[in-house]
Order: sequence, then structure tokens, then C-alpha cells
Amino acid sequence: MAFQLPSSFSSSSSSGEYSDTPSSYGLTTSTFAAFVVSAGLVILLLQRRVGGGGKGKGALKLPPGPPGWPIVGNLLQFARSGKQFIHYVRDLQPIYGPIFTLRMGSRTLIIVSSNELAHEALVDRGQAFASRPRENPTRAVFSCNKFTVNAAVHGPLWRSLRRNMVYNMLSNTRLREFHDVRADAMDRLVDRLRAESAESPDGSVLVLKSVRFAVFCILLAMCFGVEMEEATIENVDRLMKRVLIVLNPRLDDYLPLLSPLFGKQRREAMEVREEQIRTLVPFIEQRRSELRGDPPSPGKSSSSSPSRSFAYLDTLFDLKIEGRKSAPSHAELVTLCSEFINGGTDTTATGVEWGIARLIQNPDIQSKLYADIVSVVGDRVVTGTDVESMPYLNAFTKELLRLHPPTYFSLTHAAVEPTRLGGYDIPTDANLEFYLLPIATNPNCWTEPGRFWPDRFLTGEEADITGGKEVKMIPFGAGRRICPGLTMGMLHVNLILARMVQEFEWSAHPSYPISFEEQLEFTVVMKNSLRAVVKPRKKPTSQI
Ligand code: HEM
Repeated sequence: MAFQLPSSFSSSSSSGEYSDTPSSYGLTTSTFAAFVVSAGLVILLLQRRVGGGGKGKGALKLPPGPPGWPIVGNLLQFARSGKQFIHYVRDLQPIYGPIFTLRMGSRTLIIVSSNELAHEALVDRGQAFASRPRENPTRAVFSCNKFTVNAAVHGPLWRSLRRNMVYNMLSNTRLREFHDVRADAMDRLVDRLRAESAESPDGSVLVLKSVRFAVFCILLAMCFGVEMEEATIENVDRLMKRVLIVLNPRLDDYLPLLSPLFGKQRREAMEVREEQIRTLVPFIEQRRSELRGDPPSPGKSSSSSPSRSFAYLDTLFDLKIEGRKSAPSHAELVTLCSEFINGGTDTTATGVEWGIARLIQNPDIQSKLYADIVSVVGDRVVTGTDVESMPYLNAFTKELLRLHPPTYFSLTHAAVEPTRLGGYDIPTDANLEFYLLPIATNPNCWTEPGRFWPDRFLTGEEADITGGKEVKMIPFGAGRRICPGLTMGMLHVNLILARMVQEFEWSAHPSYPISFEEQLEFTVVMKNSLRAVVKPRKKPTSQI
């Protein structure tokens, strides 16, 4: 079992297809257990000697939770359970209720799984819970000390960064401007799937890999303003995977006193950070010199096509941050660009993978979806504008994100100042985790909540996925920290699914039966990566 707890994506990455987390970071259960017991005893002795101890939380009335050990809290029980964190929490929830506490070493996690409490905390009293907790030292380096939208504490920096991303990049008008980037990525996706299927002896394809690559291409082009050659994209993608691996939570994140034992991992993380800066700064500099109108440097081989008129990066060069005079540094630009690319890549790709699995499981639903697409576009290739007018597709995607929220937890929240929720104290240093899956499958809110049934949204059941009025399903979170990429995320999931279904009929591979078991990486991916058989349909004509 990998040692895996929820974490923010910061400037880092997300995952999706990577189940190859090195065991040096993911300790096995038995080593971990032995390690924690001995380490716990050593720390206890050390703390006694220096007169240390608790943090004076005795007077607080925290939500209930399983009793834990001194120092290590519930870490040992979690490790010994042999479960993934999402399953460990799922099994505790019926015992401890809608709000409960887990102590993971030095971190106090408060898990909220009630619709009402989520609405109260995120919407009604959104300001009070709008911050983010402290980061571990490795993440702090990658996020330039929380210089990102997702990691910034609630305050002027967060407001400046978020406002810039939302108004300059994620508005409907701006999204329309990148129509051709999406169209190109969709064509490439279809070509890749066709080629992979033709090369494989059984005509099958690995869904997540190609979809993830397509989304990555779109976000890379939007971020840096250039459409890069495939080899360059793959290179950047490989680097992002390494970033992801070194940012995996480590034992010393929860037991900082053990950090002297993790020197090698820390050094490796710093090398990856340097490589990330070395790789991305040339794109930043290329863009800067193009904006200045410099002539291309002689003899420099270009790994990208001519530039677009606008990119996320352009908005960052002279970004005015409340309370700060200087423009973002190179390292900060790398961090902000990585956040933009990573925030939307695995979340979207994971959603599509589960979506294709559901279509294979339900051929009737697949037929209805195909009919919906054809009724709107006829023989023409489906575009981002078309998907808005496809009621069944939109119902399908909503149902998909209800039952398979790409992240089962929102990013970790923190209280701005000590407060209360559900009758319990919430200290500022607690990690507040909103558990999205039980919220979206609450039997008080849904008929047959466990059934995958897109028609529910066409026959009277409703849900505002922003959670503004009430919280029924919030795959993008809710309130002040709601995902700023909601519209783009929905558009990409809709468009990719529509194009994949327009071009191919999807069915199960006889040797790889579909299993709906999940695995927590950054997003919750299919435990057995989906391998499916594709049968080309009538080829649509090129775009108008
Ligand atoms: C299907 C696609 C997506 C899903 C399911 C998703 C989900 C989420 C969730 C659950 C959160 C946490 C909200 C909270 O803390 O309460 C979040 C935050 C965030 N997402 Fe997304 N996301 C998606 C796509 C995107 C895209 C396309 C981008 C941008 C390019 C993006 C950028 C962000 C950022 C910057 C935050 C942090 C917001 C803040 O802290 O103020 N996401 N997302």
C-alpha cells in the first residue's frame, strides 16, 4: 500500500495514470508500521527529555474520531488497515458521523462529509474557512512559498492571482479564443487512438494516456502561447511526472522530527525543481522576447510553431500583486504556469476515463449519447460550441462528475481564525477536508444515489454544481475557493467525450473486464487503467 493522503496540487502536479510511485516514497504497510512504532517511541522519549509535548489542544472540543497514539495519532492504525486513504475514511464515516477528526502525526485532519455542514462552511460562512493550511517544506519550494492560486492563504496575494486567472484566462470570451487549439488537440487525439488501435493486435487502446496527453497539449498551448512539437510536449510531460513523484506526501510531512532520515529524497526533490526551472524558463523567455518584438535568435532550432496572439503567461509578466512592488520572478512564473497546466490536466482526463467506462458498461447510454451528438452536428465534426446544445451529453457529464468526482476531497481548507463548525472547535492549524463523494451520493438528496443514470437530470432531478443555493454535488468545490476552471473543465470533458463517441464505438476488451475499483493518486483514477476496444464509426467531415 502506498502511503497516500490527500494533498493540494500547488504548483506541482497531479497524476492520473501513474501507479508507479517509487516505493522509496510509498512505504509498505509493514515497514511503515515498524518504522512508526520505533520512531514514535524515540520521539516520545526525546520529547519527554526536552519537556515537549502536546500543543495545548486539550481545551478544544474537536470533532470525534478514532482514539490515536501519542505523537503518531492515527497514522499507525491507517497504515495497519492496509487501505487506501479514501477507503479508510469511507469506512470510518458511518462510525464517527458527518464531521470527524483524524490525527496524522503532527497534522489534525477534520473530515466533513455532510451536505449541510459543507454548505455552511463553504458558502454561508465561506470567508471563515477560505484559507489553506501550511505546506510541507518540499511543497513550499515548488509553490514558491504559496505563490499560487490554490495554495495561497486567504488574502491579497490569493485575490490578485485568482482574479488574474479568472478574468484574463477563464472567461467565456477567452475560452472561445482558444477554439482552434482545442480542435487541433481533438484531431490529434483521434489520430493517436486510431494509430494505437491499428498497432495493437486486438484493436484496443489505453484511454487515460491519450486523453491526458490531449488535455495537456491544450493547456500547454494556452499557457505558453505556442503549439509545441509532440516530442517537446512529451519532454515537458515527463518532467511534470517527476515533479508529481517527488511531491508525493512523505512520512516526515506528518512526523517532521523524522525529516533527518529523508535527506536523500529532499535532495532529489530539489534537483527536480531545478530541472523544472531549467526546462520551462526558455519557453518563458521565448515568449517574452516575442512580445517585445525581438527578431528570432539566429541558429536556434525551434521546437514550437509560430506563437498565438495571447497566452496565460502574458498576463503574468507584469502582474500587479496587492501589497507588492516587483513583478513575478522566473521561479514564480514557472510555478504559476505549472499550476495552470496541472490544475486542469488529470482532473479532466480522469473524468473522461470513468466516462468511457460507464459508456461501455451501459451500451444504451452510449447509443443515446451518439444520437444526441448526431442530432446536433449531423456529419460534421463536433466543436466546443456544439456541446452546449446537447442535453443528453450535459446530463451524462453531470452524472459522471456526481458519481466519479475526479478528486474525492476538495483541496484542503483551513479556518482563517479559530472558529466552530457543527458544534466543534476548528483551530486554524487543522486541515479541513471536504469529502465530496458522500455529499454527492446522499440518499436524502438523490433517488437511487448509487445508480449511474444520466436521465435523472432530464426528468426532474436537479443540482446546481456550484453549490451556491444548496450543496447536492460539488465536484469543483463551492464558495470562494470553488475551482476557477469549472467552465473550462466542463467544456473539455464534454468535448472530449463527444468527439470520442462521435468517432468510435467503445466496447470492453475481453481480456480486461471493466472494474469500477478506484485508486487514489492525486485524482481518483480507475485501479485497472481502462483498456477498451474502439470501432471507428462513419468519419465526420472536417470542421466548418
Ligand atoms: C474536471 C475538471 C476539474 C475538476 C473536477 C476540478 C476540481 C477542483 C476542486 C475540487 C478544487 C478545490 C476547491 C476547493 O478547495 O474548495 C479545485 C480548485 C482549483 N482548480 Fe480545479 N478542477 C478542474 C479543472 C480545472 C482547470 C481546467 C483549472 C485551470 C486551468 C483548474 C484550476 C484550479 C485552481 C487554480 C484551483 C484552486 C482555487 C483556489 O484555491 O482559489 N481546475 N478544482
